[in-house]
Amino acid sequence: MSASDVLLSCEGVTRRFGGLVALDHLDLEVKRGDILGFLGPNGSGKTTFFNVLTGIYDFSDGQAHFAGENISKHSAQAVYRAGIARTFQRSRMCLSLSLFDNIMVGNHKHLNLGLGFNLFRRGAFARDLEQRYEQARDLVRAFSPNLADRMSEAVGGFPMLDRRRIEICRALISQPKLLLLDEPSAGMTHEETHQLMGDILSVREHTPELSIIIIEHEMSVMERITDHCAVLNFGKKICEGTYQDVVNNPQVREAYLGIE
Ligand SMILES: Nc1ncnc2c1ncn2[C@@H]1O[C@H](COP(=O)(O)OP(=O)(O)OP(=O)(O)O)[C@@H](O)[C@H]1O
Repeated sequence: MSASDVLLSCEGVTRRFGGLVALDHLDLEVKRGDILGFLGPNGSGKTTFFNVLTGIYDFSDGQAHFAGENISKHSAQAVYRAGIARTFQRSRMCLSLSLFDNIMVGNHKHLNLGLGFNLFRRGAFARDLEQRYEQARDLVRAFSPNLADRMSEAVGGFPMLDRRRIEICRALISQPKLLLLDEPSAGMTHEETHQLMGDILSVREHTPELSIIIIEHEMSVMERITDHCAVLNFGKKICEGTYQDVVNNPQVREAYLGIE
């Protein structure tokens, strides 16, 4: 892999909580345009990695370079501005706000939030809003044409599959270079999971330069959408390779798949 192909490069990333080492000297690289599957048993440190990378938790040790920039000491805001967006394991939406408003929460780096602009340049403000609305609607339409006609409805009235789609749109609206998906299929049926993964693959088709790291327990999802997988156990990376490489690895079969 040439240096210019690498979007994210992590070296020795470690996070301790008191005496517990949740993430233990993790080395990881993600190429531009790649989908990396992040696997491991419950409590192996996958979400902790997302939280460290996105500035929610400090690094206890190690560093991460993203698009050539050392982001190890960045705040969550700075990481977002650098081009990393994420979704959460548990849905975090403002249920009483509209679909459009929820998506705009993810786009604040592109919004003109100056008081003067908002108060005194009403025409420009209205045009800007209209443009943002169209942009959000185009993004939502790519997931579901039906949703694009319901931009002003409160998110609380949508089923789980649509809420997941909206959360992914909220992350994508900022035009990130790297999207982190934390168990997007949690709480969904097999059929819904299948549909959502189809959506993710079509996002990839439309934005081939976008890289994705996905945490997911559903192995059929990993097989279908990943280019490359990494497996954690007790905070350490125990295996990395293609989906077939990792499912055939004896350590992974024992630690994660429960097969001896
Ligand atoms: N804020 C925290 N304070 C203390 N311990 C934490 C904290 N966050 C995570 N941990 C611990 O770190 C370890 C890794 O947790 P983490 O949530 O990253 O695992 P995971 O692989 O994402 O698990 P799951 O698949 O269940 O989501 C666990 O032992 C967890 O209890």
